[in-house]
Amino acid sequence: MYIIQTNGLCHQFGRGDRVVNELTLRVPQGSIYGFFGPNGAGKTTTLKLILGLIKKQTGQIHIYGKPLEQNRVSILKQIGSLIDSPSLYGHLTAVENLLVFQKLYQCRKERIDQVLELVGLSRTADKKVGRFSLGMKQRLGIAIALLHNPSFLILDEPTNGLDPSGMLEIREMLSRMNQQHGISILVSSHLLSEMEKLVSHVGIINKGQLIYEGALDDLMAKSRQTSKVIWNTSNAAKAMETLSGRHNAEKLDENKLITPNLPKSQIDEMNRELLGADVSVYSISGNNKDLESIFIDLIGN
Ligand SMILES: Nc1ncnc2c1ncn2[C@@H]1O[C@H](COP(=O)(O)OP(=O)(O)OP(=O)(O)O)[C@@H](O)[C@H]1O
Repeated sequence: MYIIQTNGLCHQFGRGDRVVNELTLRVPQGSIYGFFGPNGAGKTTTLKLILGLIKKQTGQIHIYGKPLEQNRVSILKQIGSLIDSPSLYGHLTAVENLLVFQKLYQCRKERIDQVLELVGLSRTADKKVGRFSLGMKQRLGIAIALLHNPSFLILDEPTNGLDPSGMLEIREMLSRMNQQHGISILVSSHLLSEMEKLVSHVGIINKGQLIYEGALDDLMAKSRQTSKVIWNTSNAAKAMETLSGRHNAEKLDENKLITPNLPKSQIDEMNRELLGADVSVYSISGNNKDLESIFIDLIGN
């Protein structure tokens, strides 16, 4: 079951080029879906289209199986969102800020304590927001987005500008919401090393086009298939002679060989052969790529 399905979604501002171009997204229910792309790739425009904040030009958007255009009000009741920085009143406390939005959204007052707990701000509920750190403001913005008890959260670059501990707090909070409260999350970012630790699914967009979508584990597994193993030995020439063309080994320099990512049994066999031929093996290391390197390979620069 997908929460969001778009088909052939396109958008252009004025007479400019398409900034969203034939975009077909599938966001699975229960997932934390990382929507990644370089600056200007079209992430914010896509999220605004999904939320109906800018008018759709071409293509279809289905949310919870229903077309957005005909069901906008009922669909948006199930979605919480934070696009851009949250609009907060600095002279009011966190609770007072939440009271403003609670009245506006006409939701239950008890939700205020619940959302403060959810974002980890219960202890600073009575502090003036003007004295909050950027990370705390961001969390309060997410608390406001959660007031009406949505089952799906859309966040645009929620860790932008945060220091490493602020990023960790947001990451842990989102993970808790997903795991313990069953909230699905669509989160855009260009901080891939941070997001790699959080997301279950990824969509990678470049110049308005989707260039990869799927489970993070599948993407990492695909990448491992093309990864290599580096052998640091006492004598690469002798090692090559011993292997006599097997295991697709290639000499890198005086000491190092490189092979494809072999099964463990073959690594063990090759290691024993080398030791048997009096070639010492000092280290065997993989060059598995992280999400950031895979992303750079995919977008091509
Ligand atoms: N209101 C607008 N009018 C004209 N062009 C716009 C408007 N909003 C965005 N753009 C352009 O559309 C393109 C995509 O912008 P968008 O903000 O969707 O990208 P993004 O992937 O979110 O980038 P970033 O990570 O920098 O926020 C950019 O070239 C941007 O300059």
